Amino acid sequence: MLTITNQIPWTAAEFEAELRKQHHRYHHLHPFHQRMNAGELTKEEVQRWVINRFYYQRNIPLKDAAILSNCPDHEVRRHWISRIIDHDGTTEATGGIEAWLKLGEAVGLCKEHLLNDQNTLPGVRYAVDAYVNFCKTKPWIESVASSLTELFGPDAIRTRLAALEKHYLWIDPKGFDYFRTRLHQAPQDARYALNLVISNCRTRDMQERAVQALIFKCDLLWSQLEAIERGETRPINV
Ligand SMILES: O=C(O)c1cc(C(=O)O)c2c(n1)C(=O)C(=O)c1cc(C(=O)O)[nH]c1-2
Repeated sequence: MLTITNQIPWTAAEFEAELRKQHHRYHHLHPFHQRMNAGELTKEEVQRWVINRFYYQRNIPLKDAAILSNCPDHEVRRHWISRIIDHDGTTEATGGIEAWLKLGEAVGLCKEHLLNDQNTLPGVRYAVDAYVNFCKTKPWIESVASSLTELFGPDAIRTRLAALEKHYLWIDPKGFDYFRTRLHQAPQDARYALNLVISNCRTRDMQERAVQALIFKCDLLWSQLEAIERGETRPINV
């Protein structure tokens, strides 16, 4: 963990470089994603990933609403609110959550199965709930900084999409729309969030807190995959 200092602030370029330097912590390097990209996952493992990642997906609007509730700047709120709409949609059958449910169908899982939180692994629940709590309790700009994993997301999603199309021919390709949409949304979201963080974190202390928020988020994504890779270890309750 970095120690908070009262040193002189980084320049904008130095600060951005410190944030980008955290790339090596991102979940694209996790063995589960590496195996996914190499075409080595079984159908059960793909389904496990889709079920459990859904818990992350459905909590993203909640953490964005927490950021809104902590942010006193109406111009930022006016912009940030689009993230909730991206996931929740504006009408039935639109938005990222519905698109993920379609991915579920494409891998052979019904909507009810995904929507039932009982099917979420405890480690995934802990990791995702920690993210929502972080955004409820930390200063809004640190929560914005924690979203900067999206700087690293598009490359990972592009690689994943190509791997899913190439290696997992049993998946209905209609299910991949979620990833195509994110390839368009994530770079815009990341650019806006990066500019906000750079312009609002003016002291070295705030800059280092922003880097720590990003590390926290990388750890959450990593822990989530650790739990998914391990799978269910609880005894079956008969
Ligand atoms: O599939 C992925 O690898 C991945 C990663 C991330 C991320 O880096 O947090 C997000 C997403 N997907 C995603 O779909 C998404 O909507 C999203 C929102 C956020 C966020 O923190 O606000 N991250 C991510």
